[in-house]
Amino acid sequence: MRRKLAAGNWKMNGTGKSLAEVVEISKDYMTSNIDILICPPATLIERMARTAVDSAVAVGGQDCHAKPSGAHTGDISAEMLTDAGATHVILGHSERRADHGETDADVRAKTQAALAAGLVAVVCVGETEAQRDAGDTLAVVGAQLAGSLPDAGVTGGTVVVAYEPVWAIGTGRVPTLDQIAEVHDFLRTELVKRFGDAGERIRLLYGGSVKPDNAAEIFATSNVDGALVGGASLKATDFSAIIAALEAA
Ligand SMILES: O=C(CO)COP(=O)(O)O
Repeated sequence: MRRKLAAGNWKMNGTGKSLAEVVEISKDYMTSNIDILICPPATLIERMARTAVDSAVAVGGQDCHAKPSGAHTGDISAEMLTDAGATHVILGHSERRADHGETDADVRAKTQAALAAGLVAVVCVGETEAQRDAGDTLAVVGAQLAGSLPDAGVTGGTVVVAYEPVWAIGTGRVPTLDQIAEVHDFLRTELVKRFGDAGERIRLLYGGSVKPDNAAEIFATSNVDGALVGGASLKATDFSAIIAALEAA
């Protein structure tokens, strides 16, 4: 059995005031039968980790550098995330791939760095609308998956894969459940081909316009082990509703 994971990605949103939302969620979920994760901007990691201490809420980063330290102004290493209280890190999000030109090779190097620092890597893949329209979805996500994961150290406990169609992010548009199942079943097959039993244990999250009102049906879909939630993770009431839907799934 794969343990379910409800993950929130705050992106470039949130200041100290926003920690009030985490106080709420931590109160609601002192314990849970699923894993709960919030990835705030780096400036909030340490405070959020303190806020969520003794609750079921884990804290993660949204990116890390591939090197442990050095002359890389503005960057943050995996070790620094761990030091600040993070246990997870999102890597290869489509916004980083687009805004910062991150390639699969970059994501793979970052994933290696995250694993070396003891962080769980949440590695993102997903097609653009043009790629879907061209019938290339499985080829695109398959290539991203192959290129973004290292050969060593990948287990159900160290890596999570998130499928986030770019056209569904922040748009209110969601693939059909059949489309989600098709991609998640494909990713599962690819993971098992490459990693054997470990590939069976790697959690697969869906991300892209997950809201309280569509969460339950998405969570009932084949090979969906949870969600990576953007906008709806910023409000405690919305994110709690999504957590509750996953607990009940
Ligand atoms: O990109 C996402 C999470 O990483 C999804 O964002 P939205 O839930 O706002 O569509």
